[in-house]
This record gives sequence, structure tokens and C-alpha cells, in this order.
Amino acid sequence: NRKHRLAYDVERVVQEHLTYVREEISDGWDLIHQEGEMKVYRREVEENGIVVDPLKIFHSMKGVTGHEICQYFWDYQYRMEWETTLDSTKIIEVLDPDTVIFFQMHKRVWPAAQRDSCFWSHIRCISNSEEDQPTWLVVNYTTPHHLAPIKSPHVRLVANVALICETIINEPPLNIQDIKRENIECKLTYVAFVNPGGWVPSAALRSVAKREYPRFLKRFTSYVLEQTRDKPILF
Ligand SMILES: CCCc1ccc(-c2ccc(S(=O)(=O)CCO)cc2)cc1[C@H]1C[C@H]1c1ccccn1
Repeated sequence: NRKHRLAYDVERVVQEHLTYVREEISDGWDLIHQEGEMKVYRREVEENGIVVDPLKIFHSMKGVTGHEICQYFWDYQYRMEWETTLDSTKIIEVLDPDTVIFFQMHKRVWPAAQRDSCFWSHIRCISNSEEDQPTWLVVNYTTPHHLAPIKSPHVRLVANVALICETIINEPPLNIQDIKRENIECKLTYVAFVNPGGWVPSAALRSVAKREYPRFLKRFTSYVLEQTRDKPILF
């Protein structure tokens, strides 16, 4: 299929995430929150006095596939159902069936100015050796766009976010159509490199991030479990 103008950027950023997702949690990452299967790690990084702490969250949940998790994360039509930190979201360009450009207004995080974001969002299935289930991923990566002008007093976020999911089938029955939701499990890694795009008090931003990321991932995964409960499994 014809490549679009951002195809190289998409390829480069996807490959970068695939390289780093396997990287073990080395020193320098602090476990800042643990809740059930969810483990939230953060590195404290500042660029010109602005907190740009990378976040890495590992989570696993039974009853859903990586494809389902990525589909609900990528597809804009569900976004306002699980995303409680947004005032609005809209697609401003479709680059190909798996790559769109979003413009989002984020809810104001007092005392910071209101943030908006414009990023391409790409969903992909990486089928590894045939016996395992494929890996599904979504990458959200900031990009400028003429339909998303930066207008004061809003501050443009710079975000590089990836959701990478593996699907595990426990005690696989003989034929795939007999698999039930209690036999499947999704192991996900969520990484977020977010630069707030302008100065925010370090302590305030760190406490908001520490509270908001686990909350948002918990809310998102619960939403997908509830939406897929009675639906046929999407592998
Ligand atoms: C002043 C900047 C605040 C702030 C703005 C935005 C985001 C953020 C951007 C993107 C994504 S996503 O996963 O790509 C889903 C797309 O909607 C999640 C979160 C994070 C923060 C930081 C504060 C943390 C936070 C985390 C989660 C939700 C809200 N806030």
C-alpha cells in the first residue's frame, strides 16, 4: 500500500520502542506504585528545569487479548469513554487505515496552563514465530500539523507513548475456537515520555503523574474488560 509522508518516522519510532521494551528495568528506575499486577516505574529526568520523567508500566490481565487492548486504545471512538483527563479529542488527518493524527485538549492540571497535544497514532501487529500469539502495539508520537495551531494560553505537550501487548493462552485446548476468556491473558508494557512543553512545578507534576498514570491505565483496562466480556475473542 502507498506510503504516507510520515511512514519513515512511524517506522523509526516503532522500531525504537520494540528495542527498548525488552530492556530490563535497570537501576535508575524507581518503582513508584504497585497495585495487583500493575507495576509503575519512573526515572527522574529534567531538561532545562522541566520534569520529563519517563514512565514505564507493566501490567497483566486475564480475559482480554493484546489485540483488543490495542484496538480500544487506538480507536478514537472509545477514547472519551475511558480517558478522563481530556476535554476533547478529534482526528484531524487519516494517513492510512492504521495511522491517524489526533488533536486533543487535556484537562487543566492546576496550577499549570492547559495542555493540548497533536500526535500521530499508529496501531500494528507484529507476528513473531507462528506458534506464539502476535505482539500488538500502539504508538502516539507528537507531530506538528497545520490544523493544530499552537494558540496561547494553551501549551503543546510533547509526547512519545507506546502500549505494547503480548497475548498468552493458558492451557490451550486442542482447537482454537474452544478457547475461553479465562484461558487468555494480556501482558502489557506502557511507556510514556511526556514533556509538558513548558514549565510546571516539579513536585506538582511528579505527584500528578504518580496519581494519574496508574489511575488512567486501571480505568482503561477495566473499560476494555467490561466492553469485551460478552463479545467473541478478537485474537
Ligand atoms: C502538565 C502535563 C500533564 C499531562 C498531560 C498529558 C499526559 C498524557 C498524554 C498522552 C497520554 S496517552 O497515553 O497517549 C493517551 C492519549 O490521550 C497520556 C497522558 C500526561 C500528563 C502528565 C501529568 C500526567 C498525567 C498522566 C495521565 C493522565 C493525565 N496526566
